[in-house]
Amino acid sequence: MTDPKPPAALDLPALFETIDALTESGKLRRLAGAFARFVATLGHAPPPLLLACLLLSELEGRGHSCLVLADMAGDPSPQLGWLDGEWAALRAAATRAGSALPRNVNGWRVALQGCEQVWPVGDLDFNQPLVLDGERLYLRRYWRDESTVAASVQSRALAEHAVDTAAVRGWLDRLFHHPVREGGPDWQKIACAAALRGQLAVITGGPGTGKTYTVARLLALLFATAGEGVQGVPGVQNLRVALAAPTGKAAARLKQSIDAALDELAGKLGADLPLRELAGRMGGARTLHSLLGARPDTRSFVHNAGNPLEVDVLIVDEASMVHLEMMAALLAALPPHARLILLGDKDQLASVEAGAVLGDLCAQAESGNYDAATCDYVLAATGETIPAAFRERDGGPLAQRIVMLRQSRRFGGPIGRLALAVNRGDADAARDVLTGDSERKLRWIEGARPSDVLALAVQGRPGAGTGYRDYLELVRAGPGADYERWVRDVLHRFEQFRLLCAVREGEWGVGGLNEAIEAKLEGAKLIRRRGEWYVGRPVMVTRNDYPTGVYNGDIGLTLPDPQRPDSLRVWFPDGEAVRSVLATRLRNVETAFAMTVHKSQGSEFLHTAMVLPPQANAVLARELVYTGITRAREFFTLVSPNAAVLAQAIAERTQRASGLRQALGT
Ligand SMILES: Nc1ncnc2c1ncn2[C@@H]1O[C@H](COP(=O)(O)OP(=O)(O)OP(=O)(O)O)[C@@H](O)[C@H]1O
Repeated sequence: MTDPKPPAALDLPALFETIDALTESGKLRRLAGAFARFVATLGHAPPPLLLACLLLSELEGRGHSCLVLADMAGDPSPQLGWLDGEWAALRAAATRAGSALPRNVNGWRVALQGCEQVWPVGDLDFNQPLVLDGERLYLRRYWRDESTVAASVQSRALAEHAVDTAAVRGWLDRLFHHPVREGGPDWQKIACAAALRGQLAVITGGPGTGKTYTVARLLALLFATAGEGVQGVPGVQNLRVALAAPTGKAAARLKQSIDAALDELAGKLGADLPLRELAGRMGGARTLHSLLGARPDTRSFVHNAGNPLEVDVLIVDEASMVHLEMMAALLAALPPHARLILLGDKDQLASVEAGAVLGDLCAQAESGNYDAATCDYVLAATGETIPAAFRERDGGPLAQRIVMLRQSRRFGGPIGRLALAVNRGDADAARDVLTGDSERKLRWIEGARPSDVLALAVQGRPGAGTGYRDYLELVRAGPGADYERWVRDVLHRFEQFRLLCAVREGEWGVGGLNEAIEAKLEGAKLIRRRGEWYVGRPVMVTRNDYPTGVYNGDIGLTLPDPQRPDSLRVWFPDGEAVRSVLATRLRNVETAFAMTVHKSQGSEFLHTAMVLPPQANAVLARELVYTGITRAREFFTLVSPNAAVLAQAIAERTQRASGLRQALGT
């Protein structure tokens, strides 16, 4: 690409030389420099604008929705993981190019709002690619998405349904028959009542706190209180409920759990509510892409504001994985009368793509902030008293729609204690739990060598399963008479163990470890590689592929085609069933013995092993460690070549730049 022609007074090629050097050394992605060059072609482009564009694009690649001017006025190096004076080099290059960088936020705002490529919100809009909203600079697309989400969440949070509290209380007492174990109010009941009252409900909580348990009861409650319906308001017989999640796997899990819970409730409620029949009409759970009707090769969906979804109630699980653009598309496509119920763990890693919508919505969830009207309503509808610590006279409308579940039913043991210690940022407590676990649910391989990871991957660890050897031995044994059953068993065994990495690159990253594990398994005669595809190869899909019906994040196993033993098919779990695609038709896949913690969201494994890199880096933070630990159902192994990195990671928090918290007052 040739450099844009600089205005006479500016020496932009010199600035781009510095930018290119940083790109070459891996400190900036190529797109960031290319975007700055593109902006320079659109008009007079002083160095402050170009550096703002450079960082805006770089940060977008790291999940931020905008650039906060205060970061530019200070030093953005910590956010970027720059340790070697990169920012000082860019500042100096800007000065040499003809214009020193502003010294404070106001200076930055003045510098940017004078540029023809920037639209300062409120001025005449000429469709410029950059938007300056107060003290934040956006790519126009993200500003639009954030505005859509903020406006839609606000109006949904304000909407209020009339509720017959006596009837609701009667139903809730029947639906929740287990006493709360650790004292305190029954937040699950409160979540149901709060959701019934509003057009938006957010139910957040750690693993095993009963989000699915609660939402199944909420559905029963919605059916039970829907009545016959009046004009414009659907009755129980035609209430359209949709279930969705960001990935196919999470969608399948949601459907299974809700079906099981509704089935159990149907037995308890008997003829008082035809729950089986009502639930039977619900249909399957879908990925958000499929629900909205993704169109290949475009960002637009079949369903949008002009062609809304045909639903009255939409339940979205694993909402922490929903990125800003998807949330905006979803909210735009949701008819105004429909209820939206978001479920997710606010403390998990945010979406891979830009935005941290659930985290932003739930920024105050710990403290509740319920106003007097909510407390009165909750008391009438549930009999529960919200404790003083969670009351707030001026809690905003959104706070009234959010309930955090606080008691884990599944995670009381050492894994739960470890997750809690990490979440509170207490590295000493985390170390104590890891090293003092007499139940042997946890193990920490400190000062690990690569051979330790390989041994773990192949053999597992005593008392915690056998690593990848187990499923590969079943693969080697062959299908026997019932091919499909064998496939299901192989997939099931593969799900028992997983190696998660914090990083992609290097010896301790996904790439290096996948190669090393393949070589080790081949040495142990558990696989026989013949080029890229071989029997037993686990793969993860890295891009949605509509013709074959596989989606980003789907994981499958390569097995011989039962019809044509010479060719290979990749089998994917599909709820209780399985489905397959010819291996050679899958173009965007990577080997998945080791995968990133990011990609493991929405999954759980009997034994999860997490590998940390030898040095701290920008992605290594508390949310990542917490997400990795909470992928373990029974056993968790931490592998770290450098023991200090755990404490460093726990001390770091991922804070994604966005304007959503400010817009929503959270
Ligand atoms: N109030 C309750 N009484 C009895 N059992 C409960 C209650 N709440 C949850 N459980 C049980 O605890 C387990 C975990 O609940 P559930 O799967 O709903 O949690 P979750 O928050 O959705 O977990 P995850 O985030 O891992 O999906 C389930 O077996 C569920 O049946």
